[in-house]
Amino acid sequence: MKKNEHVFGVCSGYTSDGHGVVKIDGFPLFVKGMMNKESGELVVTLVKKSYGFARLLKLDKVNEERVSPACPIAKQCGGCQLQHMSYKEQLAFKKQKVQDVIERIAKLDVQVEDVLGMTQPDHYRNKGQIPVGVVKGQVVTGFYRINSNTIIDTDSCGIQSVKINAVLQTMRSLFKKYGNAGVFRHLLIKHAFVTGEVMVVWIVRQKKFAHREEMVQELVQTIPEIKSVVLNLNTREDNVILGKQEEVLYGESFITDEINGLKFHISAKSFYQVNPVQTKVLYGKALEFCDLKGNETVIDLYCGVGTISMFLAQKAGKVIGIEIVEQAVRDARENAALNGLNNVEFVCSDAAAYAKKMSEQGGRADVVVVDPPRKGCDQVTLDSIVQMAPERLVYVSCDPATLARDLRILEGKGYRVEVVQPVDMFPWTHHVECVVSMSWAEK
Ligand SMILES: C[S@@+](CC[C@H](N)C(=O)[O-])C[C@H]1O[C@@H](n2cnc3c(N)ncnc32)[C@H](O)[C@@H]1O
Repeated sequence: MKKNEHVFGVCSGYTSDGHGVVKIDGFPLFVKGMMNKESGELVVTLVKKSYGFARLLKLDKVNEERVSPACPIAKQCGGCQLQHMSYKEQLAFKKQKVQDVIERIAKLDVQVEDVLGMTQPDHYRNKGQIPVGVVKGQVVTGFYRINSNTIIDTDSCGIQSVKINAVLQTMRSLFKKYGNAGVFRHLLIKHAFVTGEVMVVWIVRQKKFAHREEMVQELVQTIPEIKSVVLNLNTREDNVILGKQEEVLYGESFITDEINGLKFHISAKSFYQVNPVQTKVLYGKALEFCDLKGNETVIDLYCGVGTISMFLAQKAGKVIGIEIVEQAVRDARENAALNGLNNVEFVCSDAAAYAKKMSEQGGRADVVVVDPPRKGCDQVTLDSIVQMAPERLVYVSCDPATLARDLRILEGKGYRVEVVQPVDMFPWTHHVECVVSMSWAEK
């Protein structure tokens, strides 16, 4: 097979990022935007040793779950990869994606549960991270073109909350009025769905600039739900969005949100789940899998601002949350006080270092919950958990591949995987969250 060759093929499944897979004489071609069971004409764009890429030219047979993308920039933007799929097909794809890694990487004979999806999968994000630029004298805000640093100019997004879009539109008109968009790198906008509070973080190249105070006043007058405007100075050369220095320009340094009656302070740098509707579903499953009776000691590794810890503290004897970001730990402690919970404590530490120390000191826990970043848990963390041998282990993950890798290790060391439950936290994208219940099977 050669580049630019035209071929006719039938799609037989999906890659983990939602591309169609077409096999030509057994050689897999990955085709963006092609759906399972569709057939059509393709042009080969890249040939590697064991796989290649092709572009869809013309569809001959169309999957009945194909839909027209609702977003006008769906093709250019790297954000949503599944805009051409019905929501039903997205959920089927995600279940299969998880099942594939459970069989191929974890090597487990476990039937993955149906994905818990949303009833209304639009405008679900409570956080917008929007680059700002000036091109030929014109303000541009929006999202990066796929695999590039070029901003596709837009003033709204179908997956972020309507309120976040309103803040973005107001900021654009202020940039146009005051002509100072060049100072800005990004806008970070957080929206607490239950309380309605909004935080706007201006990520800027310099602290002082013309019309700074007028802009703050006009912004908060236009959108009274804004309870916090924070200036974040970022002079770095790389792609890291937030700098170290912060200054509160209006209100507090945090906003408050609620999950199931529990209150949470969220500051600019703290991790907070981006889909609040599905967070309740996810945490509800984690709680169910912990199977708490009321007097257990629970360790919540990678606890962020302590959301899962506090969910569990309502039903456990004691919960210890471990988190590496100092600000998140401060928020978590405040959050525990805010909710009047005195059976939860937070430690600022690397999860591996804490788990290792605890296991070496003969520490015990009845239940351990882990919710690591995409790279999953490292070997030290897994070994230390096994050493402590909690009866129940609940693994929350936003990356099925690293989850499967870790499940294989844990199964090999005495844990039995009981349920793999995917939850759709990220409709229209290829991402899927999972919560897995495990029990200690042997010593
Ligand atoms: C996926 S988030 C989960 C947070 C929380 N469980 C929640 O649902 O909001 C992962 C968290 O792990 C933290 N983290 C990353 N690396 C860590 C490490 N080595 N040790 C402890 N925490 C870490 C991050 O700061 C982040 O808050």
